[in-house]
Amino acid sequence: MNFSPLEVYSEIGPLEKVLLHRPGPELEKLTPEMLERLLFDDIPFLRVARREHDEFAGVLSRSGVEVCYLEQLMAESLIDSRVRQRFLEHFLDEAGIVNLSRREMLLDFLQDFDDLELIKTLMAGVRKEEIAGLKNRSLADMVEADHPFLLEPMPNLYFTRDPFAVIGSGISLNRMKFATRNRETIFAEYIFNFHPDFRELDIPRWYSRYEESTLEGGDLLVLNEEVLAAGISERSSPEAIEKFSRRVLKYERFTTVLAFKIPARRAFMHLDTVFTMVDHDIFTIHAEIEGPLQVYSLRIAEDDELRISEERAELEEILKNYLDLEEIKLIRCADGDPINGRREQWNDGSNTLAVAPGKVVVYSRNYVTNRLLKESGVEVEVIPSSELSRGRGGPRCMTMPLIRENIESCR
Ligand SMILES: NC(=[NH2+])NCCC[C@H](N)C(=O)O
Repeated sequence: MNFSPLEVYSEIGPLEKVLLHRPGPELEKLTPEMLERLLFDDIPFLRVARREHDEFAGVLSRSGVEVCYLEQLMAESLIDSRVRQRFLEHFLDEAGIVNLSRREMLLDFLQDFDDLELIKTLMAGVRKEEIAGLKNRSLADMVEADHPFLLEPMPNLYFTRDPFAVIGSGISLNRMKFATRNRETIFAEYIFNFHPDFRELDIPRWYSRYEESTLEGGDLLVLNEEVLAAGISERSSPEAIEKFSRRVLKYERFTTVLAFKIPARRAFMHLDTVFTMVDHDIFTIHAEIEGPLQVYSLRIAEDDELRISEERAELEEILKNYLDLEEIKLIRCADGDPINGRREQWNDGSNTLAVAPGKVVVYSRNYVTNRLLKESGVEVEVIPSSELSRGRGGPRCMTMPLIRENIESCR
């Protein structure tokens, strides 16, 4: 039996290996009409977004983290022409390219690219005018004539946190809420099925992209070796969280999933936009969700059945109880101020990425919250944030940890 090379048993253990995506031309293909559907609020300036992202990757490398890139892993997963063809057909199916002659023209156009160029092209999207001789013959083509893309761009790829999530030694390969992000999960499917680093290994799957109910990585947190947190949110449904919990609790050493019901609003799309872990006993939180917060615990009982109960205590008490801590500290986004707090939460002020216990990466623009973190003794690595933040995601959203050092053992 070959063991899984993945290992994430906390949110804060020293980060060893992480998956990123450097923003690419997909961002420059956004137009105002497409923003809402493609889940953006503005069009980032690509050159600056890349510079900011490179600084982010630099901070991670200097902290001793091995950084790998999605397009690279995906290209390395196209191990032979059969896999490449199968992947392409799959991708075009899900992109809705059903018209046979268009499909052939597109396949023809893509065939000359090497594997890495192919992946980058699919990520960036393909405009109709790139395909020589493309004509609008069918009724559908004519009706869609004004739409410039044959393949739409995938601007959310730099939020590697969401399409799949490493939990323990396995992955949750997610079913996304919105169509534009579901194509992102095809990459994860091929990486874990075919990449030479993974294909021979037994990597457990806690969820599948073919499920009906939706679950996204921003809603999954590993609080410690025993306790997970899940957000019941705009993106992740209670049905999905229950299914996920049944699997992960049976086959991993985790004993409990704490499900947090947060308001289904764009600003709070995932749990990690309002709640992240900074140290063993320090968390960020956005004050607006504290009042309405309902928390449920899911555990496997002795009869092997899942037991679900509503927790009645305040969040602090629940966390102290389940994490076995005497005290915990909640750092409110901009101290709960009704203006600063909302502005900084909107720009991911409570979306911190821990690279080690008590050491987090944050966006420069959230200076009120960042000051509070420092005042609590947290080490803060500040990265520039003018453009990256326009996609509505922060340092945690932009990373998928593959390996974190285990901290429970060295505590
Ligand atoms: N883990 C996160 N909070 N991810 C943020 C993703 C933002 C992205 N534009 C979306 O709406 O899907």
